[in-house]
Amino acid sequence: MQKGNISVQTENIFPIIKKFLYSDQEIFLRELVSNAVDATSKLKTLNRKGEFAGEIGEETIDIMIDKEAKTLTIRDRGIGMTKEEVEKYLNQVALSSAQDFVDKYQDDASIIGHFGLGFYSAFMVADKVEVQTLSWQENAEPVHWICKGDPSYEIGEGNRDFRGTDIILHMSEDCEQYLEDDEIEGLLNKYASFLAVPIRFGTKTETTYEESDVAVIEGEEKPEPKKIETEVDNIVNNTNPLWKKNPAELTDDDYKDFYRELYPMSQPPMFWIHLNIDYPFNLTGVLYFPKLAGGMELQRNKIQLYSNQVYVTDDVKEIVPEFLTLLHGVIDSPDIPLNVSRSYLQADTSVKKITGYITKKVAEKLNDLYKSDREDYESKWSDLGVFVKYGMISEDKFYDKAKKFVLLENTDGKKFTLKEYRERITENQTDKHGRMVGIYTADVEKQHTLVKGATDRGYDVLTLEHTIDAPFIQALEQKEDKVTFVRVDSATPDQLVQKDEAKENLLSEEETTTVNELFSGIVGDKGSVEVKPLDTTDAPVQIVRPEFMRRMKEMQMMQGMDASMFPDMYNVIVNANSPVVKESLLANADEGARAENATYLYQLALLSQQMLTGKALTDFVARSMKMMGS
Ligand SMILES: Nc1ncnc2c1ncn2[C@@H]1O[C@H](COP(=O)(O)OP(=O)(O)OP(=O)(O)O)[C@@H](O)[C@H]1O
Repeated sequence: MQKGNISVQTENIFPIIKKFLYSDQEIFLRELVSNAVDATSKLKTLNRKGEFAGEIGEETIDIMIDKEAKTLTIRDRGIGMTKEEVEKYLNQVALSSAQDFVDKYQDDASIIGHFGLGFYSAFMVADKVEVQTLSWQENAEPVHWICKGDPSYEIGEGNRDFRGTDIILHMSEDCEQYLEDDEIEGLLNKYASFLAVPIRFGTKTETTYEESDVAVIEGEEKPEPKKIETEVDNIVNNTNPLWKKNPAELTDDDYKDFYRELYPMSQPPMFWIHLNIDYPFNLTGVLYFPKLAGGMELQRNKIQLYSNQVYVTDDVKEIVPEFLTLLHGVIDSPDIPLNVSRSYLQADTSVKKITGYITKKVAEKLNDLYKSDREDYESKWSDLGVFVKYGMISEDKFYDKAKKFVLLENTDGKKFTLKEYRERITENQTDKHGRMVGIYTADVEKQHTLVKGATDRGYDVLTLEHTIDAPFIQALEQKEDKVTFVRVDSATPDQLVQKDEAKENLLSEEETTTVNELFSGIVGDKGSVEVKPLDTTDAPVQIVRPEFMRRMKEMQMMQGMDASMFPDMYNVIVNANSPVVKESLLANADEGARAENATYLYQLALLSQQMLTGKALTDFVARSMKMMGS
């Protein structure tokens, strides 16, 4: 054996590698298996080019555990290395790339997927690494290389008698979990599931049943089928995953099956997009639209990022716009730089192009669905809506495309595009400033009285009940021309759409003041009282929360401010023209009865918005009973 020193300035690299991102040391397997796949692919390329004329033969990569020797071996049948190549690639190239990597990133734990450490990541888990290799080149001699995790190495004659490379890891004591079958199988499933070369991890038992061919005699039971157990290769990967296939050759069931393979416990997806582009960047993948209605957060961060079929991460926040992290599936692109930190990634131009491309594809798919089958599209809206609105809020480019197919739903369950809705309400719901006023409810059940008040007036009421809807309508107000939204409880029905119509007040100024004082005494500091002429048929007392004030409050609360800092303030509107006000209050000489009636009317207003609770509610019920004569 010949001895050598790797390089002087590398004295420190081994201890650093050893402790480098301790929690992520499992990536050693991905790095080594990827190298084995590369070595196999290179052989095929040489063969295609005519440089290697021999037989390729079996390609399978073996992962082998020897518990007694405490070794884990990664065996490929790829190009192998000559002695010169071992010295060049392992002692210089691999080491210097590992050195570079460690120098740059030892303080940055966020390097995406920790790619780039390469061959030397073996030293994160092994005390000693042996390489047995035989090059594809004619008359090559087998080579044996040993390095014990310090700068010295030995190189000499090897024992390998067939082409390719064995990387033999002598596991260090604190990494013996990597000598367990389950552990390695788990890692292979995580990182190697879709690698392009078959990966074999021992064998597995397959059970089949053979029907007996003995003729069944009448009156006698059919003999049990014969159970046959066979040992077969345990191939852990699917070398030709769906996203690499030609979409024209795939059926819906193929996509659904693949989805199940990725997320075994999930409900089937609604639909999907097959991504496939090779210029100006290379990207393949399949993105699925999950059913979102069940909850947005649950669905997040399920996209898996691959680089040439090697799993990198399922944290793709920096690679796709935030709203797209609601999608599921796979993105595979060798053009996403992987050994960079996340902040760099966001600024990277190819990543920007990739995000742009994915956003565009998603918008196109939605537009196609909307155009090709409106009914079906509408039926999916409860799952799709959140996604589309989220996209519109967060990405201007998506907004511009989605405004054609985003839908608004009214309390009758009818759905409209923005354009259709504008046409529908323009005549009736344009205010004195020429703005189209969309009226909405955030809770059809709770706001029933108010919704009815608005629809009785001939207004259309939208259902905007999701948390995404508040920022969504804000985006519409900002981007669309002359559009504003008000919630049904923001004003009395006649004031929802403000028009220049002065109504005659049936009360004198003095009477108005009397009524105002009466209610102010009852409402106290919970709200402010306003006595206004409304229709005679409108409710005598109503409670409103001006839109602007309410939104301010909601925003502050969303920013994490304490809800108790914002008591529920509202305005109490007393209808000056209501005959009830006149009769039960003004025409009543008994001051006590007046106050009691006013309280009752106020409580009715609270009740209709489910705001009457506690003692007030008990008193209200008691008084109602009394009125019934009990
Ligand atoms: N199993 C193998 N068969 C043949 N050559 C190999 C094998 N493993 C490593 N090599 C050689 O050693 C070199 C260095 O490997 P290393 O994994 O450190 O870096 P890399 O593969 O070039 O890049 P990466 O950082 O992406 O892993 C490779 O480029 C390759 O030439």
